[in-house]
Formats: sequence, structure tokens, C-alpha cells
Amino acid sequence: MTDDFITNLPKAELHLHIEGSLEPELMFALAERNKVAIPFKSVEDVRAAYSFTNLQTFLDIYYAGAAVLKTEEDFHDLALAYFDRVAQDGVVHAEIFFDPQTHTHRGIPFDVVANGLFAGIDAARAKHGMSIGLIMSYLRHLDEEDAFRTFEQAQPWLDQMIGVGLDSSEMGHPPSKFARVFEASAEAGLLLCAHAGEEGPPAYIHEALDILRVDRIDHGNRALEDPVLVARLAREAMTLTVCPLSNVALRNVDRIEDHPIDRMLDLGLRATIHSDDPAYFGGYIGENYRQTARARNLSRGQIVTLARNSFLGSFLDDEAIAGHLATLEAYVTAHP
Ligand code: HPA
Ligand SMILES: [Zn+2]
Repeated sequence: MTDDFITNLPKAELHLHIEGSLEPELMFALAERNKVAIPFKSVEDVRAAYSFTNLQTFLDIYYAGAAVLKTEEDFHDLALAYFDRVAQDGVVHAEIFFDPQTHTHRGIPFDVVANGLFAGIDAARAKHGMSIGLIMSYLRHLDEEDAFRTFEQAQPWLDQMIGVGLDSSEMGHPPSKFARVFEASAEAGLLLCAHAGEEGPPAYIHEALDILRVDRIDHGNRALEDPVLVARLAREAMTLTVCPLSNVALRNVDRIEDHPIDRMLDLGLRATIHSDDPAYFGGYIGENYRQTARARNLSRGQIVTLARNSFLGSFLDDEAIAGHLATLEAYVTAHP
């Protein structure tokens, strides 16, 4: 399987935190533009700090890095840089997360964030012909009241958003903590996903399914510890947005050679490959596919299945999904 085949394979990105695409070069440029002090002397200094032992050690640096984002222009530049990058990775559809509370809690109005991101999204749609959706993610280390305040601030924007998510520190913050705000979000017409089973136990995945009633699980790796849960996820064709380089960087998997992505496929799970926070974890979606394919010796069929699953698991309507699947099959036929 050539790297070119994998890179250009049409695919959807479904698990990407836009704040996690902030490259050190842009972090420095924005720190200068906005006169924000950052605790690094050089781009190399920043990269050297990216050595994590678990989710929390990453999140501490990720939230600190986001402090350079201040204006609509910053959010526009951040988003467009991301889409420019993944247009080279065969991404034809993207559903990206943003963390409004990371910004509102440091005094940046919700509308500044949303205006900037949508400007970047509109520019990328026009420039690359990509379809793009925005998912508002609630920070689970904060309380549900704070999530409700965010939901209120988002009201004028809700018809432009496709869904809500749940991210940040997983341990000790089970999905059930957000039952009411997820219910309200669903009633507002938003689709639902939640990080579950990245570090947290299989019980958190059960809660995401039974209490939040999510349409998609982000990560879900620890489902593998619970055969009954695996059988249910397979039966319900529940998409798991798996992020191999993230799993290694955050020490949830020892080495990429040990990654269970092919075991997940063998078990009948609708697993897909994504990038999570590419500026921090060493690679965008194409790099995640290529490194995993190489390390796990994935077959052509498995790689195409992963791309197919990314469209099947998207929040697009059936007609749009069928269109993407036809494009994918045409690509596969044209590259024997
Ligand atoms: O990998 C992640 N896990 C949980 N929350 C996050 N927020 C950004 N990235 C992550
Ligand atoms: Zn994530």
C-alpha cells in the first residue's frame, strides 16, 4: 500500500480539536501580534515541551497555548491553516470541535470565537470545496451549569452548528454529569457525541450511550475491555473515532505497533482514524493513517474500510454520504 494511495484516499475528519491544530509557528506569530507572553523562547522550545505522560499533562499545555487566540482574525487564521493542511490529506469533509469555554473563561466573547471560526470555515469551503461542520464541545472538568451557560451563549449560532461534544479531563467526570445539557442540546436539533473510553472505563461508554444517547463515540478504545459492550457497539454500528498518534502520545497505547485499530475492525466495530490534536501529537490525519497502516501492516481493504467508515459515521445526510462513498469507490477502482 503506497503512502500516496493512503494520502489521497478520500476521507472525512471527524475528531479534531481546532485548538489542537495550533502549530508552534502560529502560536509564536499570534503571541507577537497580540502581545501575549508565552513561556517559550523558540519554536523548538515549544516542541520540546510536548512530552506527555497522560491526558492531563497534555491538556495543561493545550489550554496554555490557546491563550494566544484573541481576535476573530486569530480564529479565522487558525481554522484556515488547518483546512489548508488537510486539503493535502484527501480530506473532503470535516467535522471539527471547538471548546468555547476555553476562550470565554479568559474573557474572549463567544461571538468572537464563532465569528472567526465560521469565517475560516467559509474561506476553506470556497477555497477547497470541502464540506465542513462545527461541533461545540463542553468541557467536562467544569460543571453542567457552565455548560448550560455556554449553550445559552450559542443560541444565535445553533442553526449553523451540527452537534455538541464532550471533552477535557475524563477521569472523575462521567458523561452522566452532563445528562440535562445533552438533552437540551438534542432538543435544539443538534447531534451528539462524547469522548468516552479514552482514559475512562467502559462504564463511561455505557453512560454516553444510555444516558447521553450519543450518535457517535470519540475514542472508545477501552470498550475492548468489555465484550458485551463491544458486541453492542458492533450491533448498533456505533462509530468510534479513534486517534492512533494521540493514543501513543498520551500513553494510552505503548507503541503504534501495538495499536488495536485492526482488532477493532475484526470485532466488527465501525472504527475510523482521526488526528485529535495534530500540532501536539505529531501528525495530521494522513500521518495517522500512514503510520498506523505501516505499523499494523493494514491491508488495502482495511484502509478503505476505515475511510468508508469515516463517511458512514459522519453527521451528513444519507444522500451526501452516498455521494462520498461513490467518490471513494471510484478512487479505489482507479488505483488498483
Ligand atoms: O484528546 C483529548 N481528550 C480529551 N479532551 C481533549 N481536548 C482536546 N484534546 C482532547
Ligand atoms: Zn479528542
